[in-house]
Amino acid sequence: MGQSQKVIDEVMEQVKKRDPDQPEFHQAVLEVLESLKPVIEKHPEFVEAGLLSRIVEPERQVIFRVPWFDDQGRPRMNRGYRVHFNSAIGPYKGGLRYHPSVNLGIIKFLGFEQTFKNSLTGLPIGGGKGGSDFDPKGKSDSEVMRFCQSFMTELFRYVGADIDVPAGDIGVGGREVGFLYGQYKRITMLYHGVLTGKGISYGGSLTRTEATGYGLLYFLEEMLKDNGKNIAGKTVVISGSGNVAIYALEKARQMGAKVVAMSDSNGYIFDPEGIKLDTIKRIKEIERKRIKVYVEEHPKAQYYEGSKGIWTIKCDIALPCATQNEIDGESAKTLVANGVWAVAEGANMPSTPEAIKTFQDNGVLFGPAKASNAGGVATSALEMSQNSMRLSWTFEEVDAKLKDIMVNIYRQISQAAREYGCEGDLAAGANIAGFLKVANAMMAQGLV
Ligand SMILES: NC(=O)C1=CN([C@@H]2O[C@H](COP(=O)(O)OP(=O)(O)OC[C@H]3O[C@@H](n4cnc5c(N)ncnc54)[C@H](O)[C@@H]3O)[C@@H](O)[C@H]2O)C=CC1
Ligand SMILES: O=C(O)CCC(=O)C(=O)O
Repeated sequence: MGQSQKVIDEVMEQVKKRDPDQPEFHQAVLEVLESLKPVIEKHPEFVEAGLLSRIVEPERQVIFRVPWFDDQGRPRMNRGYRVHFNSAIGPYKGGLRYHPSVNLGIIKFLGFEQTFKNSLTGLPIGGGKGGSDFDPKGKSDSEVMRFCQSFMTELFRYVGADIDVPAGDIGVGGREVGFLYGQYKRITMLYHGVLTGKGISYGGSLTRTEATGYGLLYFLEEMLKDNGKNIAGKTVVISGSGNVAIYALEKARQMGAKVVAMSDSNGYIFDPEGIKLDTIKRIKEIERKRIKVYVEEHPKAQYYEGSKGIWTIKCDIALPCATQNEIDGESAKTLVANGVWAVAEGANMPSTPEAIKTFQDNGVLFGPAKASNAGGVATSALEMSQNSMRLSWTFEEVDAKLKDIMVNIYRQISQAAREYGCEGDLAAGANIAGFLKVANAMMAQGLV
């Protein structure tokens, strides 16, 4: 592997030199490149074509000013981003994140991951991501609307049903997608599938709301089945309490598991009797309150300040569904010491490299984000198909397709891991399988 290590070092050096201040992007790129060693050895043509240094560079990055008025009539300003990472296999596709931590490096890491995730779905979608450092927390609906309208007033130039199709991510859900879609339509007069995650009455797909969380559980079920285990009766911890976490909770309960802990960015709740889905949905989806109010209604549950403490709760299965790098090496060791035997990632890059190593060294079944959370974007692609056909499928039809896609992703990545000499390493399998499809398409398209 000496030659492949040299190639990786050279690419990494370029990446860091160009953008030294993007640690999350460096982390995501290094993780993929490290897994590609056997691919680089087997396919010297990729290196000769300079493909690795091209695949780590976005095709285009847009940064724009987003001015808006708050409810007091004061002018405010945020920064907007859209990164067109890779269009080798289809139009750019990926969510928009509104969170104060957003910067170009974070959007690039998400767009890079999205490229390979989208490839794994088997559907014709390229990779993109965008967002803003706008914080929707504590803002009124009118403020959020004015922000979304201003954001789209610039973004509309770079998106389109066959160009780039954004969707939700942290801080962007159905409300925001509705405001963004309304403004796109006012500006362009086009009624087409430029965004996914739309409301059902205006072109949204049934099951998209549930898709990432449900897909995560379908993936987990397949991974456990392949290892002679199952979910029923197991104790589960899910971090976060947003879109992904809530529908992971719903499906985990339907599969017979007991979910005992969930969190938000302030702290976590522990309910030994199992978290009540209806309460969480109401607090988070309707009232938009902090998770600590859960214990006011359920006195047997406890609330603890600090979100990281959730990983000290004893469980069989951990599903990180909040944000990047939320499980570090120390938390991973605690989880292992407490007997965790399966981890599947709902969030994007929630485990640090040290955490992943700890899980793998201790025989914990590990489902990597690119594969295990791909159900959301896969269902977005099904929404795009329905929009193009001007048809709507039933909940059951979409759910069945989602399940098939997740099972196929599991089989595809475990097969890739076997084929490239790292059997059982699903993180490597996901990187290899996701990469190969994009790389072959880029090779066929010339120096792009
Ligand atoms: N919405 C989707 O379809 C998809 C989302 N993802 C990823 O899943 C993760 C969650 O996204 P959504 O549920 O859509 O966002 P959301 O905005 O609906 O929920 C995010 C949740 O995470 C919590 N959170 C944020 N930082 C936290 C921290 N440091 N510790 C604990 N909790 C924290 C928030 O309080 C909130 O409950 C993100 O990593 C996102 O990129 C991945 C695939 C698809
Ligand atoms: O549905 C989509 O296009 C976006 C999903 C997403 O942002 C993700 O997979 O991380």
